[in-house]
Amino acid sequence: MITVNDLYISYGSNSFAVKDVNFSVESGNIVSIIGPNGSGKSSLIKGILGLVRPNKGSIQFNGKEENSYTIGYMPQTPRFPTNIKVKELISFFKKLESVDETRFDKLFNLLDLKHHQEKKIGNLSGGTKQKISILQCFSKQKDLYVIDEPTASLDPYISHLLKNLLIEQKNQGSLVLFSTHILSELQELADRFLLLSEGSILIDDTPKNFLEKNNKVTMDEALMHFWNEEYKTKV
Ligand SMILES: Nc1ncnc2c1ncn2[C@@H]1O[C@H](COP(=O)(O)OP(=O)(O)OP(=O)(O)O)[C@@H](O)[C@H]1O
Repeated sequence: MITVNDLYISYGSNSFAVKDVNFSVESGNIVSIIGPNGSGKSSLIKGILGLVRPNKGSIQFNGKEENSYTIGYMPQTPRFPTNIKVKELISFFKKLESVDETRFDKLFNLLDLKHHQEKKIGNLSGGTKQKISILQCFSKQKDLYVIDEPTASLDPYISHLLKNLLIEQKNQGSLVLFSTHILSELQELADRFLLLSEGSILIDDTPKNFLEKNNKVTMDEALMHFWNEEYKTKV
């Protein structure tokens, strides 16, 4: 279970990128973080990953602070060294952490990375770099997966593969957090979602409840209805 308690993150100005964020989620769930541009999704993710230090508040996983649980992270844009070959980067990953070899080989084949092995990372397409990021992230079971806009640069086949991986990890008891702007993806995958607005959680609900409350079939329609009818009239 992840517990985020009274979290505030600022980058030094007077305003907060994340403010008064509280939530807890049991493992074995997929949670989607959504919100307009600049609403604080990436900052919250960076806080959870320990990449930025909160000004206030705490993040615990099963009651323990960071560094006591394993995290698989897929950034929106992977930043790998550009001047080395794919096979060199992959062997570096293998040395860095003891990967599950069976799982690794299966993923390596599914991602069709064999014919890219001799290429330099700097010469790969964005989608192929994302495939390497998938291999790195999922070749060993982790407690928590944090995925920033997972399918943004992926073709439909790899996108489908990644979604299945997220469901597989959830079914094996891991917790999956992913940010997205694609609401159909949220509806397809998420057990719960957090809508951020100006750094705070505006909605914390299940897609099913939210659709019922707004009397809509798709999350796109429900969210537009919420913004137009419910929220904007109150501000
Ligand atoms: N490194 C930084 N230095 C200063 N301000 C930052 C930094 N990163 C983010 N911010 C500010 O924090 C706020 C939240 O930004 P953040 O990137 O977390 O939002 P987001 O919801 O992920 O946006 P997007 O959907 O556009 O990726 C914004 O006002 C942004 O300008």
